[in-house]
Amino acid sequence: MSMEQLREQLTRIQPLDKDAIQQATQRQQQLTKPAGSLGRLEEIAIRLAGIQGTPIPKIQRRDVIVMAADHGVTREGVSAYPAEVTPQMVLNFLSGGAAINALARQAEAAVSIVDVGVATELHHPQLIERKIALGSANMVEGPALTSEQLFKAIQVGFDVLDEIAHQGSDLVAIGEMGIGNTTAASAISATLLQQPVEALTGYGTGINEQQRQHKIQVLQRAVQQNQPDPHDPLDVLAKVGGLEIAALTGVVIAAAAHRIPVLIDGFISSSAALIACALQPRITDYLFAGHASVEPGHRLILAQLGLTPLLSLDMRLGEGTGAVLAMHILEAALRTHREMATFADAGVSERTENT
Ligand SMILES: Cc1cc2ncn([C@H]3O[C@H](COP(=O)(O)O)[C@@H](O)[C@H]3O)c2cc1C
Ligand SMILES: O=C(O)c1cccnc1
Repeated sequence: MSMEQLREQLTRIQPLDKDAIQQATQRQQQLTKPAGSLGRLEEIAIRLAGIQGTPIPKIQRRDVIVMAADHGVTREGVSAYPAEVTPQMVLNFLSGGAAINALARQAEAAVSIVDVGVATELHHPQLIERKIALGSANMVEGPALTSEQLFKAIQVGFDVLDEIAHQGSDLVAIGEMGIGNTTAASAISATLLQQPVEALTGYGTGINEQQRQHKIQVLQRAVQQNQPDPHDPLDVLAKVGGLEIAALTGVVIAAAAHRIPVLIDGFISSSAALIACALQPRITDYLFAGHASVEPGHRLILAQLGLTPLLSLDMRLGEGTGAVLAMHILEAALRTHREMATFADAGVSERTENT
């Protein structure tokens, strides 16, 4: 993929359908409940109407896309777990034994696992094998990705989303697996939000405070070395990002182009969404924030995107877990919107005037 093809995809993204929003809003006002009483469920149903371009939207097929890749920066000792966990967890996803598998079964969501850059040879009939490199380079020494790798990774996101859209997906959750990727997410978000890295650096998989201080120093070195340009999201993504984050950026852009709503997950997947929205601000209209991660940077990203998390369960796992859990909330919003009777249908008296 080239810059021109990316630009073309970005120009395909349309505003939400105003008529559908207006009709869905009217319907909400006619349903048998005090006006506004379903709170954010009402807003969700109305926004889904605008995304799908129909007053009574439906979610039938649900998908979660998990992008996996390794990070050269793990050599600096930034994670509580060794890098081998990335391929080991990919195999665990493929045999159905990870948290995302259990939650996806509950939500009846199809799981796609994509190897976009795991640092080990991996083969499995259910694995989407799109390896671009054996992990990113160590961002402390230079750019994490070459420009070619960056565009290839975004293309993987487009291709995987196109395939899922072709199969009729109505809702996509995004997740990731990559030991060391909270470091990349911190570097991306600190740069784009123009905040000091310490404000967006957390404990990841469970490092202690001393190790967090070390992680902050590593991040400062990486930013110093690469000088990512806060006004150039692709420069940031290449210099201090990662292959799975770039691929998720592609998924988010392509989903918005296909008018498919996207549930973003925790800190890492939200940093991919932050890049996508920096490229085309309209994309935020297509996003729902599944949950609020424990990672301190996550709150700051969501504030920047103007998104309120649907759940707050003190989770800090990734894989798409918080996003898939929140599918139940979107379903609930649509159930009430679709199935409730109107005041007229049910013969229920409407609000008294002048009170
Ligand atoms: C067993 C295991 C399963 C995981 N599933 C997601 N992550 C999460 O933790 C990693 C990021 O944290 P850090 O930057 O501290 O390495 C990512 O792989 C993320 O998806 C996991 C981590 C582990 C150890
Ligand atoms: O917020 C997340 O998604 C997260 C946090 C810690 C580790 N892995 C993922």
